[in-house]
Amino acid sequence: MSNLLKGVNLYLIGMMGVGKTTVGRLLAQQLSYGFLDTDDVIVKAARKSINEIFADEGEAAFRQLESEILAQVCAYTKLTIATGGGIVLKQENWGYLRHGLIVWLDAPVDILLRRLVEDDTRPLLQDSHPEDKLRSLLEQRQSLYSQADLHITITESETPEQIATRILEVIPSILKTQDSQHQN
Ligand SMILES: Nc1ncnc2c1ncn2[C@@H]1O[C@H](COP(=O)(O)OP(=O)(O)OP(=O)(O)O)[C@@H](O)[C@H]1O
Ligand SMILES: O=C(O)C1=C[C@@H](O)[C@@H](O)[C@H](O)C1
Ligand SMILES: [Mg+2]
Repeated sequence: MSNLLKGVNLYLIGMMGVGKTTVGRLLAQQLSYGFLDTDDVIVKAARKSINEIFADEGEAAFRQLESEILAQVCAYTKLTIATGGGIVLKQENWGYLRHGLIVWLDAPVDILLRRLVEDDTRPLLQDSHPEDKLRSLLEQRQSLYSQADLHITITESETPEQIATRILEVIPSILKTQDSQHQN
């Protein structure tokens, strides 16, 4: 598989809590790829948590850092990159994401909510109505996420390992489609 991908990076996009970081790590292992998480790179570079960046500098500053990190990361090959849930919001980011294969992990809001309800590390969810917030974020972003090369719908019972295996199984068909598009 890693030969088939010819070193092309995999970018995981999707809502917070869908499993980009968890599944991305497994995909990297199975592909013998490196693994990067843009949220982690931002936290290390800023030496602050995501909550602190949002509180001290605001969301716009976070988004700026996110674009700068993505621009640097896409210069490398053989990486699986878990992105932040809002990476799709900036048009310029799509130019970077398109250097690789973009995989949208998609799950219904009730699954996301169950996973995140105890988690206070996502500043956009520090809201008195987290379910409404997730619904409105998904509504705003759905058409952006849907520009991915691959759409993977997550079900409640699937383990991260099963999801990673499913992604690896469908990638060859996507590569074929893309090759035939390039030939036409
Ligand atoms: N398939 C799964 N089944 C059960 N729990 C999962 C699954 N995938 C991820 N999780 C759990 O859900 C939570 C969120 O996962 P993760 O951090 O990977 O999401 P994310 O998409 O990277 O979110 P963010 O955009 O906020 O970085 C974690 O606690 C993780 O262990
Ligand atoms: O969905 C979002 O906008 C976010 C998701 C996280 O990955 C972080 O990038 C941050 O909490 C913002
Ligand atoms: Mg993550």
